[in-house]
Amino acid sequence: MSAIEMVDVGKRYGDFQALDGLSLAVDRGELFGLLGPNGAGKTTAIGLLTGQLAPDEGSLSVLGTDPATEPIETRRRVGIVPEKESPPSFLTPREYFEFVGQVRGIPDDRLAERVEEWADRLSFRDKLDAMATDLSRGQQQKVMITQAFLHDPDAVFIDEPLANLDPIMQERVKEYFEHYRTQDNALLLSTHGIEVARDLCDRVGVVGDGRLVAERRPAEMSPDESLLEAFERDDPVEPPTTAVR
Ligand SMILES: Nc1ncnc2c1ncn2[C@@H]1O[C@H](COP(=O)(O)OP(=O)(O)OP(=O)(O)O)[C@@H](O)[C@H]1O
Repeated sequence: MSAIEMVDVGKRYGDFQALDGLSLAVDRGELFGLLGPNGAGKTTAIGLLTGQLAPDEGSLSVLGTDPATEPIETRRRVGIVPEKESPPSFLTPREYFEFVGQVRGIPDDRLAERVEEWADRLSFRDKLDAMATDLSRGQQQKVMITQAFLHDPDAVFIDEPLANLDPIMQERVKEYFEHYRTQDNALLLSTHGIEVARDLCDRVGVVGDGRLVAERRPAEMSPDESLLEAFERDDPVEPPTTAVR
């Protein structure tokens, strides 16, 4: 079974069908990118996979848990950086990480080690004791990325991971993602960055009208082939063969 799976998933908001038969599968050791136009359903897909939303149809599986019926268990096992989320304004990054450490049961010495490691990786050591509300948008994004990886999860979900980061920080995050992937973990990200998707992802799924309309392996694409063409395609792809019904 894949680390992350969605099979024929449907999700409605009132009368509006946001997802309509979305299927995808991400294996351990894979970095999967969701691309798609505004309103295609990428954030909804991540919300479902992380137990923040309940599906109307279809089945979901994340690290052997069902986010639809065991959302707390799923969230315990994964790291999440939701769209538009910031660290709590009334805490410092260090206090926020201590809170995450307690909720996730990270031993104190391990937490201290991880916080140091990430503060150095993303150059925010000097902001560890500043109020989160006083951090720039990019510094807040660094804190959010850090909290997602603190408990060594086997799968991480990130909406627009590189948004607000300067080019040097983008490179550091990309390097870490690559390392994380090679440790047999699964990473699913959603992005509008066609270049980000092409550079970073093993596989890219294009979502359109609530389903997967194209899938590409950037490594197998010819240099003149653009992901933008896949983005503009509108014939649905078959559900993944590894998916369990
Ligand atoms: N809470 C909600 N209530 C009603 N409709 C919603 C709600 N959340 C999302 N939608 C609708 O569902 C569709 C999918 O939204 P979603 O946020 O998943 O798209 P997205 O691909 O992440 O878009 P973007 O690239 O703009 O972030 C959109 O048409 C949106 O208007």
